[in-house]
Amino acid sequence: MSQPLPVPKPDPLRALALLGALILGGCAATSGSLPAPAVGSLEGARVATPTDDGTRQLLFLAGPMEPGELAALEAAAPNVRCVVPESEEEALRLAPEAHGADGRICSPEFLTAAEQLVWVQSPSAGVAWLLERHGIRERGEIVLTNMQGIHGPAIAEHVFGMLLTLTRDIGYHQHPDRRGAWEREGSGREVVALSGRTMLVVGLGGIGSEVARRAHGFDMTVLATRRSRKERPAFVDRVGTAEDLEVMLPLADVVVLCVPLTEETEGMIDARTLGLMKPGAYLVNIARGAVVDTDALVGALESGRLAGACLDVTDPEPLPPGHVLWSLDNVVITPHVASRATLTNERRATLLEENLRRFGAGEPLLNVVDKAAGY
Ligand SMILES: NC(=O)c1ccc[n+]([C@@H]2O[C@H](COP(=O)([O-])OP(=O)(O)OC[C@H]3O[C@@H](n4cnc5c(N)ncnc54)[C@H](O)[C@@H]3O)[C@@H](O)[C@H]2O)c1
Ligand SMILES: O=C(O)[C@H](O)CO
Repeated sequence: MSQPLPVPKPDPLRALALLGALILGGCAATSGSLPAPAVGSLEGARVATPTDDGTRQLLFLAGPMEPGELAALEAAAPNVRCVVPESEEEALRLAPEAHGADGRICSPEFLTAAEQLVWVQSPSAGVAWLLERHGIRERGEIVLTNMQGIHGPAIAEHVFGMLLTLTRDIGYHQHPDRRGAWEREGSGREVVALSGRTMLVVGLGGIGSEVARRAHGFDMTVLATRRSRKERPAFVDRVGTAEDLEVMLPLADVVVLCVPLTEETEGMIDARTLGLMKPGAYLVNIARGAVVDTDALVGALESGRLAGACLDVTDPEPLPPGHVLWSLDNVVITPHVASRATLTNERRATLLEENLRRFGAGEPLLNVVDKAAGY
């Protein structure tokens, strides 16, 4: 089973406001005024409930949570009994009766025994780890939903936090060796103003849009790619598809990777695509480590071809002590924590409650994963 996520503590009023944003912002207009941040997407929404009258008693096996949170879940869907299994054995025992389950419970053994299972809610946005598990991709009756978009605001702030650490030389001045030294020379690296520069957001989804919105606020020119053609948001100057990556890479001073890890994106940034980037550009990866070829990245950082990299995710992960990336002073690393925030927990809890309500009522679920596309 994967590691547990932080337990959310929902505030009912705030949850209501977030849910309002969901309905208003989930399919928000993408041009004109800037849309409010959304929680949950109606794109590809699909019913998972084995009955459409909302009366049948269903069983959902939830991930770790506080008793109060469990009660809130059950209140959202009176016809759904929610149980937090205390062990893998208990999960296996309940598997034949389960209609829905948190992805953390879905071991291959559980999935084999869970013959009535029609809904798996991933606790994460990335679902590569779940799609690989026995049966989820192949079993057409199982609707897989994820936490797509939930982490957007926190991660977007984290992207700029990491980036400014390098571009403003803040990391250098904060180093413990320099505490107490009024040393204005700094690292000697160029100190950069983002204003007027160009950012390329690769993967203009839930997270990428929040990054792009903030880049626009920094007076940057914003380019973006995404997998499908859709209307261009007002805060993006130019949006293309995956095929446009190579045309856009040479134009960007900062490239931010916000794509899911799929067959198409694994190794997307390698020696060749790094070679297309502007000399002196910055690379930010908050997506998944395997989207980038680590050896090629190290080469580009050591040679000075890239000015720096900001990595919340790495390949391998965890990044072992002594790995060369730790030794490069033009690299900022955080250990896969970019999404941490009370707000993220609230948004996660809101999405889960809303999906549980929809499950019980026989309504289409939010954030349905396209299993063929892998996200
Ligand atoms: N660092 C973290 O803690 C953290 C937290 C959450 C999510 N993530 C990662 O970020 C990913 C994105 O999350 P999200 O919530 O924004 O998901 P999302 O589904 O809202 O967005 C994904 C975007 O990527 C685009 N995309 C897919 N394939 C592409 C390709 N080949 N080229 C260009 N664009 C492509 C899609 O069109 C979509 O716009 C997750 O899959 C996960 O791997 C990391
Ligand atoms: O994908 C996500 O939600 C985060 O990276 C946590 O796994």
